[in-house]
Amino acid sequence: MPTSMPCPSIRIPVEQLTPSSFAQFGTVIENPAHANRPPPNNDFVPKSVSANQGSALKYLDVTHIANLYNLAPSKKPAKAVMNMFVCAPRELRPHEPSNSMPSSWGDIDFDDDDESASVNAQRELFDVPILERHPFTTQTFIPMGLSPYEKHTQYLVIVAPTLPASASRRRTDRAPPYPTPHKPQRRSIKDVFARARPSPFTNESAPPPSQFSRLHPSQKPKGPGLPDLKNIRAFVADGSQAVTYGAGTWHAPMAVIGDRAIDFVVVQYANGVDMEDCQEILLKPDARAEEGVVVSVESDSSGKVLVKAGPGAAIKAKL
Ligand SMILES: NC(=O)NC(O)C(=O)O
Repeated sequence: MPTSMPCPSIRIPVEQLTPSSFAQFGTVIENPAHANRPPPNNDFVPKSVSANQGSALKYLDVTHIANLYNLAPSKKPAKAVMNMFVCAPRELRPHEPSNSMPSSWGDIDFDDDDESASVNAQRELFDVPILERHPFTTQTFIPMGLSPYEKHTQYLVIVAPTLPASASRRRTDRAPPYPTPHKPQRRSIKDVFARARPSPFTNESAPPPSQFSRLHPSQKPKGPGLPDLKNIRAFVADGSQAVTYGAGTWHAPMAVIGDRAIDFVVVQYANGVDMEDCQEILLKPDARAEEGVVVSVESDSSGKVLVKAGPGAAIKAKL
């Protein structure tokens, strides 16, 4: 995999982090009873049972954790680890108009007259120079000590889908380590017949389940491709939400917006092999690009980041 990739200028509007808006990238952990969102709210609510002699409500399986290191080339086993990231607020630069293309997500109005910008809103820009992924593990960020009412400290979860491998690789590039299903070394005649469709034994016509088919969609590996920058997205989260990046999901290093650092407990697997634990790619604006990949961050007079695209967007995104 190259260590950098050329990128066009792209501006990304901010969306609200919800389980359904984030589903293709991972899971959002939150108390459904407090998730006070405007309709349509078709979010998945985990099953709950009574616990602790009736004094607690226990939501089951609130996130999906995956350990795919048994498919890593080194075969080095991983262990579950909890790290703490103390993430300082990021520097934003003043908003300026640009001819950047909007990310293909969101209802984006691209001309730049100030009239429809929110009253008293402050518009700033956050540059995204690097993305990373953990191909063999999910990674869960749990903020500690951050009240959801603390309007001037929030965090941005910036994620991109993965391009098909064929669109990502130059002939000279070696594929980075990523999870591939085990192939039996030598197949017996019985195996060959067992996988044939229609099955000579049962007449079954559906293909046999792959090794990944039992995994929750957010746990399934994403493949070896580069990030799909045209479809990169940015979600704003508050202290009532934790987030799990699905295994192999391209994401920006955590971006805190606001007044103070946020302490995150981070839960994942790791085996100590650098290229298997974390793969990074620098985004280098190409020759014609003005600025690269940039999140347009607009906040109200209290410092709360405004949602500008997707469900819950106050007005049309103004980049
Ligand atoms: N997401 C983030 O801030 N950092 C990482 O994923 C990491 O493992 O360094």
